[in-house]
Amino acid sequence: MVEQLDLERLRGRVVVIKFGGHAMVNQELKQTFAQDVVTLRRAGLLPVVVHGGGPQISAMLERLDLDVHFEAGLRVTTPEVMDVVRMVLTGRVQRELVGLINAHGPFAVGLSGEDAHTMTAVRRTAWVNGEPVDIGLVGEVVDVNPQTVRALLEQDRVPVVSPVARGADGQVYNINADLAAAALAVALDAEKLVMLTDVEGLYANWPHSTELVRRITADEIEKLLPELASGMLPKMDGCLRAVRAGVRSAHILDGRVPNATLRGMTSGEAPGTTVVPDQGSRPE
Ligand SMILES: Nc1ncnc2c1ncn2[C@@H]1O[C@H](COP(=O)(O)OP(=O)(O)O)[C@@H](O)[C@H]1O
Ligand SMILES: CC(=O)N[C@@H](CCC(=O)OP(=O)(O)O)C(=O)O
Repeated sequence: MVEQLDLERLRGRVVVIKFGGHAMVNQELKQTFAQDVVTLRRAGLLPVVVHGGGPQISAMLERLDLDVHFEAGLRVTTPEVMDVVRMVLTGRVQRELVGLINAHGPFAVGLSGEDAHTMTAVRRTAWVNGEPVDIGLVGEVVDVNPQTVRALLEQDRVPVVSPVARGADGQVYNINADLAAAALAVALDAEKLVMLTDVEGLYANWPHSTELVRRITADEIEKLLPELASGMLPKMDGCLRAVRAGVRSAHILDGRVPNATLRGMTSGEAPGTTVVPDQGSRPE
């Protein structure tokens, strides 16, 4: 594996790594994720972590006897649910990842998209069968101010960002972590956006087959989006937005495989699904 790594080319470049809640399967995987992030930082890359936590939020809601309900891959978020989302993401999942990374040195600093107006959102609806559906306090990121994240990178830190954002009116919104990661990757002019999840990548014709799509262009994703379901929908939407807005490549990787993060930093085709801009859409 080591000889395929492309760390030299990526020195000084931002790589945004989205660590999905479904990939946080056990302690060992979380520890190797933290180790990989530190390896990237020590090799001179500028990793930025955006974490998920969907299953962790759902588990807490169930403990509190609150509804767990998704529409088009997005959680229906009442004000009560929003409190739990914020608490679990910023108070629990983010803290745990910060702690695991900092076991290697004083690298990680956790922040929420709310902090210093890093992410500003507006309320959004979900689209189900062509109809808009009210999903409560779910936001779409409309502005990213990357100054705080950049300042942390300049201080050799690893920002660990929770997908919660503030509206211009002060309302706090729940943001899908894939879309938060994509928005941040664009604002930071990232070289790569890597999403770690609990499948090998995008499967063609899911759930009827697990035939892996190795490489896909933005145009191809656009055509595919109406057919996609559940968690893969915001993931591919995020990849599409990222590569269309200048991120060189986006990758969906199996976070259950140890060292998946490092394996995403290859010169050739990474494992999983690689999303590339449309041919001719950007000068090399
Ligand atoms: N075409 C597809 N290919 C692969 N997985 C898919 C597809 N469509 C839906 N999925 C689902 O998306 C899930 C990953 O998204 P999600 O559950 O949101 O994970 P994460 O917490 O990593 O963001 C997979 O476990 C799978 O059930
Ligand atoms: C609006 C919305 O759906 N927000 C997500 C935020 C966490 C997330 O995206 O976590 P994963 O990456 O682990 O799925 C949620 O409430 O589950």
